[in-house]
Amino acid sequence: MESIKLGFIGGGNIVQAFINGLHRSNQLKLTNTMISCPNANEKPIFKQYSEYIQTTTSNIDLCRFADIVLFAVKSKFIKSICNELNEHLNHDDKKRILFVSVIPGLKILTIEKWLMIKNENIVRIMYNVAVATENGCFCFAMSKLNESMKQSYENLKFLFNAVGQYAGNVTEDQLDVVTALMGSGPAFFCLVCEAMADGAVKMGLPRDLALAMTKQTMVGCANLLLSSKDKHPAQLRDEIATPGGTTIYGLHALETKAVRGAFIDAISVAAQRAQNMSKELETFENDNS
Ligand SMILES: NC(=O)C1=CN([C@@H]2O[C@H](COP(=O)(O)OP(=O)(O)OC[C@H]3O[C@@H](n4cnc5c(N)ncnc54)[C@H](OP(=O)(O)O)[C@@H]3O)[C@@H](O)[C@H]2O)C=CC1
Ligand SMILES: O=C(O)[C@@H]1CCC=N1
Repeated sequence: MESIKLGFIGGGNIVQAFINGLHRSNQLKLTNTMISCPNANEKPIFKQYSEYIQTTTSNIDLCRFADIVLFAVKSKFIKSICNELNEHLNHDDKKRILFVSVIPGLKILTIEKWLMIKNENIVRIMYNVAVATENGCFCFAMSKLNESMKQSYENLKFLFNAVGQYAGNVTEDQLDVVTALMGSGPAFFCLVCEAMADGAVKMGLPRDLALAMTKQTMVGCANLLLSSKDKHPAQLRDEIATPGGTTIYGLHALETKAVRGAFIDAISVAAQRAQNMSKELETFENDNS
């Protein structure tokens, strides 16, 4: 099998998570990967996998090399990157590439306009940092792809399947919600993890023990919920809360602080932020401002 020519514009957290996951799942070797970003040549992780990964500071060289190009930069940089690509690449250069974006709020229509290409060469993806340990989750939003893009799309899906669960394809509007829930989600769980461990520390448990147990409890609970797909979380919660016992006291404390309301708000404001980012990008005129 020919290696998959994969390119990343941006080499930060979300790209590194994917690279680590691919390596862990033994699939990095199926790729011939190139990463482009200002400090690409200095990053130890890419040196570590230099057998499969080349680095460059030229987004143009990367596009000349790769069949799949994934945009993973902060949204404020993407317009100037598209301008740069337009300056140096002709229509045929761009036509052979499957452009993929993980940038929240960056609509297919906006990429089409900025890159002067058709939507049949563009896929939006959302995934999360848990791909680093092969426990990620991913989904796509896209229009009908050009026939010539199908192999690249299958290759992309194959690689992501190695590091996460495919959650299906969604509309671009739904992708804003997905970004909040699954893209940002690990950060919300981290906050819960930290706060629960702090509670245990407050009650006298050593911090390392408190954190280790909180993490393992999160994993254990997630596995239980995943192992019985039909089980609603409320059912498991009820099984844990013995009448008059410790859990119901804790749950009551959470209800008095409106924690459920706070989480509902967190997901909705994060999704609204993604929607607003779309509007900002659509009217974005100043490069890198
Ligand atoms: N972090 C996450 O969990 C998730 C992030 N995302 C999205 O992915 C994108 C990247 O996020 P993340 O990896 O966390 O961000 P980071 O800040 O960690 O990485 C951004 C990368 O962009 C590079 N960069 C900046 N300017 C350019 C340029 N002109 N050309 C090429 N590369 C450039 C930076 O280079 P250098 O390192 O050299 O400075 C850096 O490697 C964002 O849009 C984010 O919203 C989506 C889902 C989850
Ligand atoms: O915070 C952000 O905007 C990105 C998208 C999802 C996770 N991180």
